[in-house]
Amino acid sequence: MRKPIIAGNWKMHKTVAEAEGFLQQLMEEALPHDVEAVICAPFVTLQALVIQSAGRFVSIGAQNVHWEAEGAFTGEISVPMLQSLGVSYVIIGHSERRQYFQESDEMVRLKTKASLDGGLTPIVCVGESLEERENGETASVIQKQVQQALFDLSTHEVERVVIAYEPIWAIGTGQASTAEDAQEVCQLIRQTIAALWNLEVADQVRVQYGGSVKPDNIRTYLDQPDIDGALVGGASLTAASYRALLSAVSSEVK
Ligand SMILES: O=C[C@H](O)COP(=O)(O)O
Repeated sequence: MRKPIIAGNWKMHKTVAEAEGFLQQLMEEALPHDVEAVICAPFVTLQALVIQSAGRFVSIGAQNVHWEAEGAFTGEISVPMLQSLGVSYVIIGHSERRQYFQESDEMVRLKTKASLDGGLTPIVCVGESLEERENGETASVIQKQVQQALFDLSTHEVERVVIAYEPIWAIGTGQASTAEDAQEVCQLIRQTIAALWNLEVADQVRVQYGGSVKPDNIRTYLDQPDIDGALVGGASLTAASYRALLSAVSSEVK
């Protein structure tokens, strides 16, 4: 049984004070136990968030990491650095990083492996552009991205990976994928993993949908058999909206 995972990606939003205010408000009421809540925040806010969330049902993640443990890489942050803060998740290969910072499939692979080696859970992002979708290339693009990111992992490592399917055209546009289309691609992701490893492994991997997910549409995605959660940008920025996402997914009596 795969536990639903709702990860907020704050992108380049929130000062330390704003991040602390969010968490304080979020934790004013108990959080559901049957949904994994993750906040992926800017580096400078991580320490404060980890301390503030200790012992509560919310985990903290970063939005990027370098694959080397240390070295002359000005401006970069390593897995041991994140680990030392108590961070448990890291987003890897978000389309904004692929597009604006030239992250390649090979860099995504290196970052994924380093994160797993260091005990972090990677949320590996894949997704096609509008042009690729219109050219009928969605399946081949997604299969290639998944294969390139994961091919050298052991079965135990693959089981720990979270994959986020984020069609680029749906990110921040309000043009969310239909739940059926998202399911089709998330099923393909699981089949790709099954072909590389086996069905049992593929059955363990959690696959999220991301792209204009809101409290009023999240349930339609989570109702799909191969969608285990969501990676949410805009609608994760206020405590009220993020809580509404968790509540919409939780089966606990409200
Ligand atoms: O990582 C999150 C995604 O890029 C989705 O962003 P969005 O929910 O604002 O469309």
